[in-house]
Amino acid sequence: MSSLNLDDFTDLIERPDGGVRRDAETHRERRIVPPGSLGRLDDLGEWLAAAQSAVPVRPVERPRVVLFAGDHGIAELGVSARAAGSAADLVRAVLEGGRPVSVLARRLGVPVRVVDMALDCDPASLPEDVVRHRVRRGSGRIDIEDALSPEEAEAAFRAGMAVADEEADSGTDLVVLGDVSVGGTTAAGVLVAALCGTDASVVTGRGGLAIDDLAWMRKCAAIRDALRRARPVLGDQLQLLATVGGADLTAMTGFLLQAAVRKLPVLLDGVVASACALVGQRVAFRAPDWWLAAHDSGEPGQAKALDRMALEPLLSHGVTVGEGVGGLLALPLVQAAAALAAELPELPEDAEGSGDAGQPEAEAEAEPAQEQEAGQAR
Ligand SMILES: O=C(O)c1ccc[n+]([C@@H]2O[C@H](COP(=O)([O-])O)[C@@H](O)[C@H]2O)c1
Ligand SMILES: Cc1cc2nc[nH]c2cc1C
Repeated sequence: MSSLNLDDFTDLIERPDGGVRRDAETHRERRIVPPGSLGRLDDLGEWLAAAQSAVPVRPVERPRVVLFAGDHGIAELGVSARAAGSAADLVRAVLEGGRPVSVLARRLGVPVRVVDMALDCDPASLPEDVVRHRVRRGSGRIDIEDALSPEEAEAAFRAGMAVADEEADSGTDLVVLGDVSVGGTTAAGVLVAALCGTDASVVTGRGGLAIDDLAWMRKCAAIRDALRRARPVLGDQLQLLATVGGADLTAMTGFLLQAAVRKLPVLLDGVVASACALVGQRVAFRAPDWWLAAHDSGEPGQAKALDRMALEPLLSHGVTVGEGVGGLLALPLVQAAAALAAELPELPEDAEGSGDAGQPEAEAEAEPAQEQEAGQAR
């Protein structure tokens, strides 16, 4: 196997089509509704049009939830409200239909794919439909040891890329990316703090089931210790993921970058996906153009990561359950934006500039252009 060079992503990832985006804006200005009256849904529709390279934008008809699953050794320190090594229970519940993501996916008719990257269980005890890419049983305890060996990290990253290729090849038109983990938010906190140059307390949140003050202090100390191990490898993103990320987060980063190569738009769920996206941005600065932030979960590390990527969350409902739920909540909004962008009629030619669609032309053009630049400059 040829060795993996993450620098290649810089050239492989293109920008969403700017010309198409301008066409979509022109179409928007001619519609029967007053300019601005659909708020951010217009931006969303145009972003999707550019990602698809299609005006009018196509409806999102084949979305999927992709969840990367793994246990984290750091959970042994009592940084999670869940028992260390119990992520497999969650995976079973997701696929048996008993988790929040299962309920929403059923209601919306969206298939859910779960990928085992580092669950700490007998593989035979997992439901058959779990995608098998396990590189080890539980990622290492990142406060004192590397999460992964270099070989495991490369295998995990490639597995994530392979899943992105499978999705793109099978006609998936948007992916909700999430995780099912125990201890994953601690690893995510380390990545965000390391890449943003902040200290542990700034990124330490309360995790899936809110942890108490003592557990919060243990989590903060664990992040602090792992950060010390992360700083020397900040320049090499694969090594950073091997040192403090873990198998699931490494695969998610590979997934995100390859999805961007394949022009497959991704809705980021929660803090873990956002932390991986931040690593991805370090690898290829254009990559975040292909991603949407589904929601603000309330985790401080997530807000920090999204801010760095200039991604504005679509929703904010205090949803901290992870497992793609925030992404599925935002999906209907994306679908609504696509429908409004594609299906609202245009005014007749001679009505342009009059009636309730009237707006000084300069103004209509200046606004989206500025926004796009702001998004790209960061
Ligand atoms: O999405 C978030 O911001 C979020 C915040 C807290 C917890 N979670 C989810 O909760 C799960 C357990 O996380 P942890 O680190 O508290 O063991 C994991 O699957 C996370 O995705 C997710
Ligand atoms: C909706 C939207 C999503 C984005 N993702 C990256 N840049 C973006 C800009 C907009 C406007």
